Amino acid sequence: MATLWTRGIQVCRALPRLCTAPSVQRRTSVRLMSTEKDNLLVDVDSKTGVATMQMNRPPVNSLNLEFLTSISIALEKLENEKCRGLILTSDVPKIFCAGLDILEMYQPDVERLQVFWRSLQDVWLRLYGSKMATIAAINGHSPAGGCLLATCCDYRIMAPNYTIGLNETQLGIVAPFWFRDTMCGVIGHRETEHALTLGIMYSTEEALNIKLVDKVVPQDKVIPAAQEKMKQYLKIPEVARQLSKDLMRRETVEKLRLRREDDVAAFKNFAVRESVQKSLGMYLEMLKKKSQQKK
Ligand SMILES: CC/C=C\C/C=C\C/C=C\C=C\CC(=O)SCCNC(=O)CCNC(=O)[C@H](O)C(C)(C)COP(=O)(O)OP(=O)(O)OC[C@H]1O[C@@H](n2cnc3c(N)ncnc32)[C@H](O)[C@@H]1OP(=O)(O)O
Repeated sequence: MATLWTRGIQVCRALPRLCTAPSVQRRTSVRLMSTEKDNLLVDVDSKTGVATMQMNRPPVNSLNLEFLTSISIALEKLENEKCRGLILTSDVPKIFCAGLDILEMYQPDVERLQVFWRSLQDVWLRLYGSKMATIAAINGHSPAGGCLLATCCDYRIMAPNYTIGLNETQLGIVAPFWFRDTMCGVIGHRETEHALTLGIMYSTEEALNIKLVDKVVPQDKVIPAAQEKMKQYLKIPEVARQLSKDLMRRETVEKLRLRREDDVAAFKNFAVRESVQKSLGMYLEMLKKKSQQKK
């Protein structure tokens, strides 16, 4: 094992300048540290060039601005370091990623809301458009933005008894076109339309049936299975693999690149609607009640 140590990524609250560039040192093992404790753990195997990125923002790895910024910076660094593969997984038991932090969208500061959305776009552009071979090792629930992260990857391996899907309509919000395009690329137009309009959360087994995930293995085998699959990707001549991926994804990537600011404006205008705020408030209330009932 070897490689990057990135320390001291500072995420400033002051907008719009969010981050200072993280410093990188070569070491024998890797840990990319984020601002809010160690919420992103990245190990790079120097022999294979494969990075394992573990999301670690308890309780549910929800994606707030700072966390998205950490992920985006880490992806940029891995790409710059010419890592060949990335395994994206979670260090939080039973949760891969709960999607966007709803608190970022509920009663928002409008300026921060827009920076938040741009940071999500950044993560998507970097992950979906990555030159690396990417595998999602889905070791927990994966709603909405969690499903987006997984579907950005080249291959998905999931443990049984969890759920995955784009459930936005259940919150009274709408998955934007690039979420749709990402899912369409995995399961096709008809199944995506069905999934999006109903906000379906699929069980692992259902997800396998519609090919939203490629493989199901027991919980403790998810990461080993991802490592094994990664070997297959790494055997392919690098340039041929990368260009083939680019051929499949470039138009979708360019579509967002060209429309970024329109997309930010659409998101902001949609999110601040009274009806949307009401729906988000009710959804948060429902989550809180459910969580309290467990305690
Ligand atoms: C016209 C169109 C133009 C533009 C586009 C417009 C709009 C697009 C907008 C947005 C797209 C958004 C995508 C998203 O990602 S929205 C987020 C959706 N996520 C969810 O619905 C997940 C909700 N959570 C769950 O289902 C569960 O928490 C779970 C299955 C992930 C885990 O269940 P557990 O039983 O293990 O844990 P809980 O007790 O439920 O939760 C613990 C704790 O965490 C809080 N929480 C959960 N999820 C979130 C979240 N996503 N954001 C913030 N907080 C979350 C939960 O309330 C509990 O908190 P407390 O313990 O009560 O404090």
